[in-house]
Amino acid sequence: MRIGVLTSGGDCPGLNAVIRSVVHRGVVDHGDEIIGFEDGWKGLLEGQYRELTLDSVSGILAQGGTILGSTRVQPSHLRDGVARARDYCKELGLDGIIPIGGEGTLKAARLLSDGGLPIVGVPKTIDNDIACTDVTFGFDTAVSVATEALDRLKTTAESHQRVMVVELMGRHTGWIALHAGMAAGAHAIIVPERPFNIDRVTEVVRERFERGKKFAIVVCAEGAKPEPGTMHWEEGTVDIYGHERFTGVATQLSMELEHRLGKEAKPVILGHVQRGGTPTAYDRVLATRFGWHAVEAVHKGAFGHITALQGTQINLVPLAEAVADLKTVPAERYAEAETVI
Ligand SMILES: Nc1ncnc2c1ncn2[C@@H]1O[C@H](COP(=O)(O)OP(=O)(O)OP(=O)(O)O)[C@@H](O)[C@H]1O
Ligand SMILES: O=P(O)(O)OC[C@H]1O[C@](O)(CO)[C@@H](O)[C@@H]1O
Ligand SMILES: [Mg+2]
Repeated sequence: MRIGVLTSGGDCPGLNAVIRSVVHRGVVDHGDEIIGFEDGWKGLLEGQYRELTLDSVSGILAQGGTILGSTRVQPSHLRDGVARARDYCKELGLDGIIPIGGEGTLKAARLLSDGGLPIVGVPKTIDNDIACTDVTFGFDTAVSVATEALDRLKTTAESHQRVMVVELMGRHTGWIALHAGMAAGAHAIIVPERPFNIDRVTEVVRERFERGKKFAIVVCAEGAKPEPGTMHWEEGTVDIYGHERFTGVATQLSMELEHRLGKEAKPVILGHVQRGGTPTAYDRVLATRFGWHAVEAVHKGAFGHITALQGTQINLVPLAEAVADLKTVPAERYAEAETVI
């Protein structure tokens, strides 16, 4: 068979492990030819691809980023390109296409699948917000990086008796903030799913200093917002891909806390460092398993599905189900964290 693979959306540790696994399973076990489209959907729409051999994926298992590159494409451009992509896929003699991406990529994958392309998706994202899979690869790495950063910030915060307001990634959901905040013993965790009450955050920090503690760590996901009308808040605009441009929750929150508490409060925005570098062992294994199962799905003709971790099994879930809802932090998971903060 001839199979195309591409990576789309924000990059994430483990993408190269999937690509390597697809090539190994395809070439070694099935005698397939694998091609890699460059820069996500753009490569498929504009005909940029290269053959992927065992040599070309040698040594990439532990490499962060993606050897294929990734770009965002305006959804309207993609919608207009379905027929062209289908013709191109036929011209290339492709029996399957494996897009690796987040919820946006999987929506695009559904569109192309409904348009007749042979698609098997692989979910990726450090945000861990794809509903049908217990976890996405990249998340474990991002949480490890964020936890280490929080551990380090604690020591310098204590030396200077400061409040550190640490902004972690998480556009719609607060999984990274929740897990890293729990792992590092943060004193407040703020997630997009629950608009925060500035009075309550102030009280938590004030009470901690009154108990004689010398510092406080407030963790917030980048998409978190205050309860409407409770504090001055700059709203962001929307970029050409439909993503909100954030105005900096850590900056706004730290200014407000400093003003209310009379204590130094510093914003720390961890940003893309959470997405860079080598994947953890957990993410390498999950990514490798997803790649293996995606190739099997193509061979079975199970198009219009994605690979998903459910318990310890990798199952196939229909694309329609995969993009129906985002996996948000449920109240009971937040309650578990609240007890220890
Ligand atoms: N609703 C949609 N319909 C069609 N195509 C879409 C849609 N949403 C996104 N896409 C396409 O998928 C690409 C990737 O989407 P997006 O930028 O949201 O990243 P993602 O795959 O969700 O990954 P992440 O959000 O984790 O970075 C977009 O650039 C666009 O081409
Ligand atoms: O790399 P970009 O385009 O700034 O995207 C950042 C977004 O991508 C993610 O890292 C993954 O979805 C989000 O956490 C973050 O909001
Ligand atoms: Mg997205």
